[in-house]
Amino acid sequence: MLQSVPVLITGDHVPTYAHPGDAGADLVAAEDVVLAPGERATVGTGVSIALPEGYVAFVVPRSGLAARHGITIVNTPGTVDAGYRGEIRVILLNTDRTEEYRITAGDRIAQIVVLPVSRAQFVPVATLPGSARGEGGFGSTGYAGTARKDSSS
Ligand SMILES: O=c1ccn([C@H]2C[C@H](O)[C@@H](COP(=O)(O)OP(=O)(O)OP(=O)(O)O)O2)c(=O)[nH]1
Repeated sequence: MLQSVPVLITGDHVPTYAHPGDAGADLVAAEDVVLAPGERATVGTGVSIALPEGYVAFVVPRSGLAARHGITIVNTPGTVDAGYRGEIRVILLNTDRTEEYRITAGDRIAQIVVLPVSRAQFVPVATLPGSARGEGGFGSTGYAGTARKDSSS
């Protein structure tokens, strides 16, 4: 059973979930924009929200735009704080090397995912407790069928 969270919103284009069970609701552009190859632009959505305290909204790319046109979001996931009351804007990047991408107001350009978030209480200590992973990261487990090329170990 999906939990429903009330999110107050102003603006003309209320984000919509395309299917039951979708995690992201589509955000649309409030303006026309042309992105040349390699160009980025901060595109307004015309909407502002008030999340309940204890929630965050992430602005994330649409995979169809990414796969078909190379359109992504520079700062993905863009973080919308519960206290933010300004317009939600999307920092789009056209990664295609040759094709420009035209956005018309009303086009679906991104999706917004609303999630509960905890507030960390950072506790300074001299030494961290051990763990199975330890300090391994950045490919420390290697890749199937390939030897590690990292000379640091
Ligand atoms: O893709 C995004 C990311 C952020 N925001 C809005 C909501 C967020 O609450 C606010 C600030 O974002 P963030 O904290 O990422 O920006 P900052 O660069 O740290 O600026 P600030 O000093 O204003 O926090 O901008 C968007 O509209 N779209």
